Amino acid sequence: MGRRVGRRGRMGGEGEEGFVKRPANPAIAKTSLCSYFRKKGCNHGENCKFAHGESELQMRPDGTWDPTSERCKKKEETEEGEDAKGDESRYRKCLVNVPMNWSQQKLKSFLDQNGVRYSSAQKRKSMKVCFMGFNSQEQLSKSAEILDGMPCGNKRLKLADVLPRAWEQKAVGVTEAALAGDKEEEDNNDGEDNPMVEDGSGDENEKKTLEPYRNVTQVVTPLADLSYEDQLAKKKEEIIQILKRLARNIRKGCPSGMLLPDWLAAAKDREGLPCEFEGILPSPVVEGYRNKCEFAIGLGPDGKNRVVGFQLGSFREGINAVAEPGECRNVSSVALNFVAAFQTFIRASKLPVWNKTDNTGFWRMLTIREGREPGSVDEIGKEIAEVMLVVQVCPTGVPEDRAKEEYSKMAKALVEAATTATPQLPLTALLVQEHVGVSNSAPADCPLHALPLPGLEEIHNSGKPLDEPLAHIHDYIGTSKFRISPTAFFQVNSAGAEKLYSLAGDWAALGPDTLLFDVCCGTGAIGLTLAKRVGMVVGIEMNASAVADAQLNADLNGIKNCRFICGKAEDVISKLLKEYAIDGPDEPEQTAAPEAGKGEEGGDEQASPVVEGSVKQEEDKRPRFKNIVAIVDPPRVGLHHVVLRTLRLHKQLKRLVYISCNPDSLLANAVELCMPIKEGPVEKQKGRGGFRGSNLGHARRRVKTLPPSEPFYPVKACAVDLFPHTKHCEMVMLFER
Ligand SMILES: C[S@@+](CC[C@H](N)C(=O)[O-])C[C@H]1O[C@@H](n2cnc3c(N)ncnc32)[C@H](O)[C@@H]1O
Repeated sequence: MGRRVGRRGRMGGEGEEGFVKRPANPAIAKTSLCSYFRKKGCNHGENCKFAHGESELQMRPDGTWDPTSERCKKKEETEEGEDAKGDESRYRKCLVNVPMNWSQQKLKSFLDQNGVRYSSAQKRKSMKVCFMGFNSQEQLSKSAEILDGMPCGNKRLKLADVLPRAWEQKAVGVTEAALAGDKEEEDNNDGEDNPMVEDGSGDENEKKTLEPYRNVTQVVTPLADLSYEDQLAKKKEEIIQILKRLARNIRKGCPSGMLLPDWLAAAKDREGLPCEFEGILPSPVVEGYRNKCEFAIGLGPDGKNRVVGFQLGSFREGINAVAEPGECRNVSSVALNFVAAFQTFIRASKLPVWNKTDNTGFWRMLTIREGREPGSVDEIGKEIAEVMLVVQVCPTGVPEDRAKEEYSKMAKALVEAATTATPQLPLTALLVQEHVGVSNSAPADCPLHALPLPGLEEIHNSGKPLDEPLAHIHDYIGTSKFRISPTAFFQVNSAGAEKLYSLAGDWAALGPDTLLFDVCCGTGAIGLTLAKRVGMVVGIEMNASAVADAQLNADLNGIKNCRFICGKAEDVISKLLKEYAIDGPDEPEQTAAPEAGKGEEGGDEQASPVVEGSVKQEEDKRPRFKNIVAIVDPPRVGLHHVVLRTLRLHKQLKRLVYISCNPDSLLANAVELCMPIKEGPVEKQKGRGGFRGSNLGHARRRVKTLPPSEPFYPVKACAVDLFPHTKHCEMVMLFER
């Protein structure tokens, strides 16, 4: 581990969701040519995710060009001329347009039935590209004759070249499947799932010199080389551009013949900004601030040694190697110590580590969550007082006894590491999460088992043994105490979160007659920190254990005026507004379409649309409010359109504070809240109708289906830097009407 482990504490925590463009996404970066544009023209115009012509085409994050582009062909010709590929790669091809739901087995039987001879054929479900190897030029030519242009499903197959990429092939465990870079791979892309990993664009020169990997700090903390002031200036400039995009997009969608709303007309006097921008608030803690880190378990860049750390890029980029996190400035020294101890244990374990290429292995991921001592944000030296370790494993094929034996060895090793360190490391809870899915991001209802921590439990229970091992930790926002369960969301920089929530509270202009809707409330952090300033808080959250935490957190802090509802916001918000508001909305109550979660069965706690009981019985006693304010803090995808519609159509809701970790969804949601609507017949919603445009495009289309309603307007915006050294930050925006 490269970094010296210093005094405990002084470390803090990035929202699951960071605030950054996603250039690693090839669609957004226009790294593929638009096939509609090429054939008969594309009506998505500038909203199209794909490049309209070679001039718009950008290089893929891995340094290659769209295989169908002129650039790629030219590159290939040059490489062929140099005969750099070697025989083997010359007989390798990729077969395009294979049905995505085909397994490798299905592909092989298809090839056999059609008399195709080959040496290897690799296919993964959810990819429309498979990789084939041939023994000779003759075998390849015959296969090409059969396969090229052959109808398959509603498409025609195409045998295309595979582009070897030396810098990747030097790397370990990279299969050609990873080279596909297809959109369909997105679900498996941990680089994007894990906000610790930044974009995969990398540095061009580096690839040219065939460097196999970027450095871990370039991946996880790409701004770390800049001074903190320069980091803030860079983020501020990016947010200005995002805000300008918001104004441009709403102007673009304004119905023709309608006067621009005042705020939009005034944007030109603010250099294109839709509202006042108050700049960026720095994080009170800059080093080791993360209170939650997810460490991959895999092989290091040498392909031999087991490493616990960060993946050096996304699987889609073909990068599978894991690097130690020692140089990453956002990770606390306590976490680094646990990572080192766990790595030593993993290296000695006989069970295999997870291999993303074939989705096999036992040890998958280590999540470290930390809770700090209470205190205000000015006290930056807060000690880490509690630590929860969650080890994700894939139990497939490992007998239960064998796994249990390994768990108790692991607990012993970690307890030893905690108690022998100087100073001792806090260790409060150790859990195992069993997850068999392909992506490391497990659903919230994945089985979790808390393990005993021999020798430490008495410490957590005033000298007495615990009845059950602990399965949570506590952290503080200011002086409010929060219990946090393993799958519950909590802002990863708790000192920064205090600033964020306080700003949101100030802008919400709260008072004793206010009903505050805390939409997507997690463990109740926003509502509970603001509860004293309002008449009542209603929190909505779909993760059942986070809701249980929120209820308990109200008790922990002696707060009585909060109610937390477990359900998807889109399923419950309309009913709740009706219950508490003096006037109802203009429209009949709306809930989300079934596919959006309502009525989903199978015990998935995330999908539960159930409103907390006793709604009916107490209906008459419920207080009713005239002054309703919503603070929304949605996940990366933003708010569901039913929530946006309900908020917009509810006349009593005059003020809305939006906390965002993703500029793209904030922009799209702001369009639905702020776009003016022309009086007249309402367009019928036609579903997606084959429309594959951007989120913004969808938002603009959806606005046209709203009944006439007063739009919100953006009043002011401010960023709060919760993630120093990364490109991410949180953004707060106030909307009023
Ligand atoms: C960015 S977190 C914010 C949590 C909380 N406001 C905080 O600051 O700690 C987003 C939360 O929304 C929840 N969530 C995601 N989709 C939801 C939905 N459709 N309805 C309700 N909650 C949802 C997630 O479980 C997560 O707890």
